[in-house]
Amino acid sequence: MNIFEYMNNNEHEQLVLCQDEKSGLKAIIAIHDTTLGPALGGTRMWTYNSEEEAIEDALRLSRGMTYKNAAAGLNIGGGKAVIMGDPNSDKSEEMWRAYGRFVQSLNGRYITAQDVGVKVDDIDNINLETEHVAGLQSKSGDPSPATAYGVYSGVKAVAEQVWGDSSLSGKTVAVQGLGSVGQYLCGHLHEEGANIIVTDIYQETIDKVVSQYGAKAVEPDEIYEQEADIFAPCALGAILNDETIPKLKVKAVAGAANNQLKDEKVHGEELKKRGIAHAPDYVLNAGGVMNVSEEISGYDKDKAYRKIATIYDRIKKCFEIAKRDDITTHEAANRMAEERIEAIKNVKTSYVRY
Ligand SMILES: NC(=O)C1=CN([C@@H]2O[C@H](COP(=O)(O)OP(=O)(O)OC[C@H]3O[C@@H](n4cnc5c(N)ncnc54)[C@H](O)[C@@H]3O)[C@@H](O)[C@H]2O)C=CC1
Ligand SMILES: O=C(O)CCC(=O)C(=O)O
Repeated sequence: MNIFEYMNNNEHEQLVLCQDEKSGLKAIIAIHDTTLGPALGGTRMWTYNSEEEAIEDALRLSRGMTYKNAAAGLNIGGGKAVIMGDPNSDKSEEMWRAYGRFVQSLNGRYITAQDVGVKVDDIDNINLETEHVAGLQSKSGDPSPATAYGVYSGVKAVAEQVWGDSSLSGKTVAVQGLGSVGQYLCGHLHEEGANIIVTDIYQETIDKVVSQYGAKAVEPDEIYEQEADIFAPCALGAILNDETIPKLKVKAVAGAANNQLKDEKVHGEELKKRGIAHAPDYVLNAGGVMNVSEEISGYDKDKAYRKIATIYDRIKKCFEIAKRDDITTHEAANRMAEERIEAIKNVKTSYVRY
């Protein structure tokens, strides 16, 4: 991989390699774009097969955060970090503190938070060394309830788009993945009177949701072909692909999972061709980052949730742009993010800094 060429082609600003021999820390911080403000995005801890794979993941994820934050209307840019290691065995207080010092050295250009493999306790340890970290136990904590609330708001916008009524009462929603977000989402759907079909790879989790919400359980590979109104992917990426799309009987796809389209262009077009409304994932799942970013100015939960509720209008805007320009909703989301960054970039200031 030619790193500078990759960064140039994808318009990245900065890549920072951090290592601390004693604690075993090997971290990569990628800052994609700070036009809208300091770069914010979680840290992922993962057993990467190579340094190259880790660098590429950090660069790819940081660019995704620029789009997510811009489309969410936040005044923050896009960044992400990865730590090479096993989250089950390689964590220690000294590793998090060494990492926190590297984050601090960027002086606020990058604000970190949670991602895969990183828990609230780890965030609190990072906070021992830097103020540029969000998602603290004492403030916004676990982002999943906020993400689920945003997804729920967006699913209602999709219902309005498809059926002319945002009510989910009597609608059938097939939820794939009953992790942190999936379970909270089922709670909202149940409360509104939706029928829920669920799947997961863990029987214990399925049993819990079936008994709590009267959901119907199906095998993981059966979820695509359910006679439902909405399919809500809340587990893995790339699940909208050549094999799964032909099986879908739903009118809409709207769920929390990141990078749902295996190929953004090909599979976005395929859904459009079949008349299946797709809520762009990074617009729908921005509730977590909307919540956590509130910590930058203190933390006010009500204010954060009012912001998260705007996901309803943001999803509607994606459908409007898609219709206006005859493009997929995913392309519409990208356009919405790019247009905002470009517009803000061009705002002139009359303040002259000495
Ligand atoms: N937690 C958050 O605040 C945010 C999460 N997301 C995305 O939402 C999705 C869900 O996130 P979480 O609930 O936090 O993750 P999680 O790891 O808690 O839950 C994922 C669930 O999917 C299940 N699963 C895995 N493979 C499966 C399969 N083949 N079929 C059915 N179920 C399967 C797992 O057993 C697990 O219960 C992920 O794609 C994540 O990247 C996006 C933004 C924020
Ligand atoms: O939700 C968070 O805690 C961090 C935001 C983030 O990295 C994401 O939305 O992928």
